[in-house]
Amino acid sequence: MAPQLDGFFKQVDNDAGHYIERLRKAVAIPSISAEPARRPDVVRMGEFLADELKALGASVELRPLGDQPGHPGLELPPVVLARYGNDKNKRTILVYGHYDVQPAEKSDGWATEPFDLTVDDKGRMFGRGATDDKGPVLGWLNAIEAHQKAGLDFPVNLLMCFEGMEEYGSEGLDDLIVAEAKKYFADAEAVCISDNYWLGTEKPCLTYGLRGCNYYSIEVSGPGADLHSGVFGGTAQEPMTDLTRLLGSLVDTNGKIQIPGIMEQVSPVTPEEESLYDNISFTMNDIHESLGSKTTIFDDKKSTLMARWRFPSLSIHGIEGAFSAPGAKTVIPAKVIGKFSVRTVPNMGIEKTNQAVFKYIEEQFAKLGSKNTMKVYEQHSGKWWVASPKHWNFSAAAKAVERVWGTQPDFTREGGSIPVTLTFEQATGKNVLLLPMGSSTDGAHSINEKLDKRNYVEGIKLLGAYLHYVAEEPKV
Ligand SMILES: NCC(=O)N[C@@H](Cc1c[nH]cn1)C(=O)O
Ligand SMILES: [Zn+2]
Ligand SMILES: [Zn+2]
Repeated sequence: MAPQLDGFFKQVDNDAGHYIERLRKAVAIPSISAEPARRPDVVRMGEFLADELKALGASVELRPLGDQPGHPGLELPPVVLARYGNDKNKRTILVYGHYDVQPAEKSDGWATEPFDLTVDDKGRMFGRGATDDKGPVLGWLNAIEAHQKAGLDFPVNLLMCFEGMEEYGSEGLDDLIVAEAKKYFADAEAVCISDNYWLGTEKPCLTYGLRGCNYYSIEVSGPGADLHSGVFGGTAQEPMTDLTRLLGSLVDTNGKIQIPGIMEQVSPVTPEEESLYDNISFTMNDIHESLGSKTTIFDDKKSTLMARWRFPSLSIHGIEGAFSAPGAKTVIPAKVIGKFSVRTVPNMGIEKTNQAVFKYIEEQFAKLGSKNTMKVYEQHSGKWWVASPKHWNFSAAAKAVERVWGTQPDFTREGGSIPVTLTFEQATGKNVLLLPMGSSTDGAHSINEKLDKRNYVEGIKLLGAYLHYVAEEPKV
């Protein structure tokens, strides 16, 4: 089966160094979507991808998305749309990825410069975006190039959609997907996204579910300017005191969400689902290793996987305007903005969750009896997604995993969010598969994010092999 794969794999092994250099160039572009000042870098990253794709012979368009909502004059980065191959006798697969990254500063605690790809003696490639999601996005380009160099026919027509705002809730992309579903994406017979991770470090997986994410801000203001705590402490009501009390009321130490109306929306666990967790190759050691400590809420595998996949969680992310530098500054901040998010699951609704959150926080603030002003609002939201893995798209990927990794994949859900997954499914009406490249210890969004060289190189083979097995799936 898939007889061309040996030649393709050989070429990938041969060009591994070149692929690492391509990743080095991509990581060097600090394409941080959350920081408006970095927007030119995000755009530069989109252009870099477009140029690489054009050099490979793909037809490429940079689609503008207009201004970022709430930021007049700040243009959203373009969506890179590309097509490689247009053969009516071949299947057409649509792949999606993102070229933006989370913020990163060396001073956050990185051991190396975050935008300088650094490969250590264990083959770990450290750099912001290495695993999320520049490595996997380049994986598709590398797979095309390896076919060309090895003189092999590319097995499918490949449609590509790479965006630059995923880490900020994929602003603007939903509308484009809906508008292009019957145009640019019309030929797509299935969708594949490589933007998540294995559960551990050894066993590959295919993923059929994601949590959604509702992201909120609570703004508390009072004084006209920052104050001296010696002069004003004890005389002025302090925004930071109110905000920390509000944030402290949202969730307890064991992750129990305190907001009424959230857990009530969660679909009950079925007996069929109960048995799913036993067969998943995952141990508490895996999570302790990726967490870098043993501070898990639960001590058993099933509760831990359920907490990650099928129950909501609430995380507090930070406070804008608060003193956060080292040292001891005796300031009373005049205005502070607390940031938190709720990961959502079936059958939670975005609006229903918003209403529960707003009501609770307004009630808690009223109880404080503060003269300060409080505002709570949603920054962005993305929907949860759960699909059936019983589709040829998943069967082809499972064959590719067996061929590349010599083992059958686990079928998993994921705690993170890729907001447009459901949009792709609903707008195109096609099956969506999540095919991860990286592993659980990659530290996406964290300091010292990395992608193992082994996962990158074998991951390029995996993406290519998947396309070969897709091509062998009979058309019905
Ligand atoms: N690799 C996917 C990922 O990291 N997604 C982000 C997307 C996001 C941002 N805000 C809401 N969703 C995630 O945090 O899950
Ligand atoms: Zn990602
Ligand atoms: Zn991410």
